[in-house]
Amino acid sequence: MLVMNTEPASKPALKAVNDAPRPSKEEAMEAVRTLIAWAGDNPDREGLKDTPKRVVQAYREWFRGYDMDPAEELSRVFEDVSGYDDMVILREIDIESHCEHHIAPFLGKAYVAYLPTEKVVGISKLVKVVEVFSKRLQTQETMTAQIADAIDEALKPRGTAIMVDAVHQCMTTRGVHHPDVSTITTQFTGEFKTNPSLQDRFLKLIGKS
Ligand SMILES: Nc1nc2c(ncn2[C@@H]2O[C@H](COP(=O)(O)OP(=O)(O)OP(=O)(O)O)[C@@H](O)[C@H]2O)c(=O)[nH]1
Ligand SMILES: [Zn+2]
Repeated sequence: MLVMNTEPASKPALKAVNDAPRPSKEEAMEAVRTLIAWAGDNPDREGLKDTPKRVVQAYREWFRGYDMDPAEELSRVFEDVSGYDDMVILREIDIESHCEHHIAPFLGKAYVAYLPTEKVVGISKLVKVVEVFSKRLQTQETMTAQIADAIDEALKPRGTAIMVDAVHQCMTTRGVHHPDVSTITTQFTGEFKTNPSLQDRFLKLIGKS
């Protein structure tokens, strides 16, 4: 039977990404009106009247990671795993993120593995950690490293392996216009970093070798 730490660690302080106060919703909607005018349209016409309201609401969804704390998501652990010490892998976690260079979506899959020591975490919490960082503005490289860091920090595993495979709309719908290019990033820590055969097993188990 799994024994669960019923008392999650007290809520850690959110690491502020930006200390400046947020603009008001009205200011954000005004900025959207400016962008509509910049695109060449009339923000006052009927079809666009409610668009600023919808866009600022969509921003709350797309960037909800700023209001989430990865340490909190990973704070509840299970300590009795009957000696299980092999890798735990989550495959094909959907990524819907935005690049910090163009605020354009990048879409793909994340693969997350760690080698537990004496504690494991609820598997849905690993999906949450991916969500925290994907729902912020960053590069794919930063996001990949941040996911690994958060797991290392919270679980102190023997190692972590992350792969992200994503298509960037800033490359498909504009710029170089290459719809079939996907970008793969990996981050290995601990035993995954020092042991290439563990990397190989990870890649094989996620179907990428
Ligand atoms: N390394 C990295 N680059 C990214 C990511 N998302 C977008 N980019 C790139 O960021 C770069 C920004 O380049 P800039 O020359 O400053 O901007 P740009 O003129 O809009 O570039 P183009 O996209 O080439 O038109 C581009 O090469 C993008 O492909 C990411 O997650 N990681
Ligand atoms: Zn981009």
